[in-house]
Amino acid sequence: MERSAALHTCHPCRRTIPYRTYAVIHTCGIISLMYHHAHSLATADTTLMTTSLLLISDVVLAFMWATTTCLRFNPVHRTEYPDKYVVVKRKEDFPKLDVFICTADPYKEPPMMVVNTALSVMAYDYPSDKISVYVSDDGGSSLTLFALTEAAKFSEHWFTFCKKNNVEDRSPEVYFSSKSQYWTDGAENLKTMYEDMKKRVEHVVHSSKVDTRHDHPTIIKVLQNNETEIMPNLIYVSREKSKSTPHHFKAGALNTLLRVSSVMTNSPVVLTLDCDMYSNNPRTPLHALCYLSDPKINYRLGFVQFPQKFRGLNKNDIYASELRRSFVINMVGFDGLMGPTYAGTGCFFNRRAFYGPPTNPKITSGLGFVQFPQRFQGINRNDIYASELIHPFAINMVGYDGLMGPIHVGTGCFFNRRVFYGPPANLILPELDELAPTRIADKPITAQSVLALAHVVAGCNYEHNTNWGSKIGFRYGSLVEDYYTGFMLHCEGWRSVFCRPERAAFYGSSPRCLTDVVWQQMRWSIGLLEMAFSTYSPFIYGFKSLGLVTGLSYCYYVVWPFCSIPLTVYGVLPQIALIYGVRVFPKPSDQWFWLYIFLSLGAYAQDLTDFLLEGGTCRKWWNDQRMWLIRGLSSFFFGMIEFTLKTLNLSTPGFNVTSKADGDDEQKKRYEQEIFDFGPSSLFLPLTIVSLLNLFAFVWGLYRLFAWGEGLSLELMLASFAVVNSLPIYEAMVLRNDDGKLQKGVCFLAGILTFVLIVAGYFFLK
Ligand SMILES: O=c1ccn([C@@H]2O[C@H](COP(=O)(O)OP(=O)(O)O[C@H]3O[C@H](CO)[C@@H](O)[C@H](O)[C@H]3O)[C@@H](O)[C@H]2O)c(=O)[nH]1
Ligand SMILES: [Mn+2]
Repeated sequence: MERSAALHTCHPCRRTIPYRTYAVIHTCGIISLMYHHAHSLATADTTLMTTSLLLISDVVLAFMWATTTCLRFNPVHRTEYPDKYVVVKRKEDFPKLDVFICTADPYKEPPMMVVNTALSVMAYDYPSDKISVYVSDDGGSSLTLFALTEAAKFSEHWFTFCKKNNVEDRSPEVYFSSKSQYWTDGAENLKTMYEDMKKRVEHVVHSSKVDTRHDHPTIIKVLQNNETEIMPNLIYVSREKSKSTPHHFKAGALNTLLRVSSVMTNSPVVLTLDCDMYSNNPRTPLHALCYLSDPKINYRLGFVQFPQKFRGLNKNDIYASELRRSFVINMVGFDGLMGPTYAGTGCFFNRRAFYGPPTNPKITSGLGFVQFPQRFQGINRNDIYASELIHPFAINMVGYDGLMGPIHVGTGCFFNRRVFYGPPANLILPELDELAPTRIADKPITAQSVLALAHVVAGCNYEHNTNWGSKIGFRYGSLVEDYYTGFMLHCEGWRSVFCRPERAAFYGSSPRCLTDVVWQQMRWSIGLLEMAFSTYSPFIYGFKSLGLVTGLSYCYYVVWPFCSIPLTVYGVLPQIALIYGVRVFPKPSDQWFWLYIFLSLGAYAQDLTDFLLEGGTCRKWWNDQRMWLIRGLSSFFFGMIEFTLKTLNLSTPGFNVTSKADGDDEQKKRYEQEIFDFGPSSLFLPLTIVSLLNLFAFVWGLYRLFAWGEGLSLELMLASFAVVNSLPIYEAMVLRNDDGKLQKGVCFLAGILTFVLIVAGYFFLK
């Protein structure tokens, strides 16, 4: 117990107390604001419509604030000590590890990227024969298979080299493109070998025009196998696809891997990775095991999540692709509650977590049997042969009874028939015994029977009428399968841990142009809305299962799409009012004016503090807050529309894989120079309208301020804030001439619609 306690420690953050104090003050502010709205509704000094819109917006904003406050309730930082793990555990006792890598499209996800990710984890500082890497290819592409076959040939040279020279960068691409002074013996030779392989693979990718297939049988290929030599297993899996059967995108792919790996290796620890997330730290599994092997917590520890980090972002991260709030700040907040959310990649699972709620060893619900004592007739007076067996049949029974209950003695026992069919509650057994999480997989993975069964469980109709996707495995029903699955595990009682080794565990890639960012986040918002309106909505089911604080924290993401409501209202209404000289906010002489100032400055300042305390910079924060405004008026806005269409059966949004391939040189250059890359997309229409409207209102407001000497108003302050944020948009409309500028058609249409909006506002406000 003591030794395991030393494997990891947890410290509350110092900001907790000041944050809680501030939360009380801010809450009072919000209550007063609500009172103010209620009062104006009753006295109707502005139009009813205006006040209601502002009230709805403020309710959404207040709710969002409440969710972030829960995430600030008990933030913690953890440290783990992998060196101690290596000392206390013998190498033979390290658990086996199954790694799942997902890929879906050889053009958006270049096969060489998949190869590097696979090689980087196969080369972990971990007993090689205990690692099995499963690559799921939803594209069913021969290109990916070819690339992995090449990788298998190269792998042995690569591992020997890494282990001999203690190389830290175990993705060959990263290592060979790093500075030459780190290079050691044999590096040049190996580099030539790597470059040859890369050329072969890329040549095949460029010269063939194979489409990704949506209709094909299961393909499972064991590309490398640890029975022949001490090497990690490498297995290529492309599940069966048929156009008439739903395949549930990534969640479906992961469930197939869960089953195939169950049949083949059934390791107790499972690592899930997206194909772009290569390992940057060879000791990562040891960090995860510091938690997963601790008997004090592991019976209910579902997963250990590592942060998502990205390589090659521009200096100030103009698209806020780091997602520092989601991937760091909030994770630290969740970690002090039930644990971080599952982020879809970079996560070590306890395989048992996919099969129903945890079983607490101390409380076994359900009585299995009632044992009566064994008594004997006709024993002589002093029982010379001690046939009464007082110790086993009486004294010890009383002792056992105070623990888990008496042992079964073969006779005089009443059973609950249910006990003969598996453990009391919780563990949900799958339909095949071979898939049970506790089974020991002891047959060679190349055995005919093993491969045959693996093909069966990868079939597209296999899941029909089973618990897969509902009670077992990754959950179906939302495009954010990661967030949804993590949520369901937490509701079942599983915990998780956020693990941040000093040397980043993984690096991935992130979208490089605004259109891709917007598409990605639109998929997320549709997924979040699917959750919000499902049976297991965090709004209702979450509170019931997780309690108020964790439940509210989970709502943080689910309200994302809804924030397009306040953004639209605050981006349009006060500005039109400013143009017509109507007040929607209190005057500076009014006490309520200061309440608005306090609440907005307070919320922004706290957001900035969070950012700085978790390693961000002011410039990055500024870009991050700007992205909120952009998302609200693009991704979230259209996400809401798309979801509504889906609900009405007018559209079927799918999982549009984010491109991880490099753009053209011009685009790369713009990204490096931090110039916004809008590109030809009409998704930016609402955004452009709002920026134009704000510019117009701002100029008009300034004119009134100076020409007519009107006082400074909240409306004018709001418009100027929007104008400063919109500078790159104005630039992209008029000053630029490259491919990343805003389309002429969009600008023109936006101009017309802005005019219509202003005219319509006249009838609305006057
Ligand atoms: O039908 C599919 C679609 C996608 N993928 C894989 O899923 C992963 C994630 O897809 P990506 O396009 O990179 O999505 P992102 O938006 O970048 O990913 C974030 O959001 C997803 C949920 O929307 C999570 O699954 C991811 O882990 C998380 O990083 C990739 O490896 C894909 O190959 C599949 O295997 N099958
Ligand atoms: Mn991704």
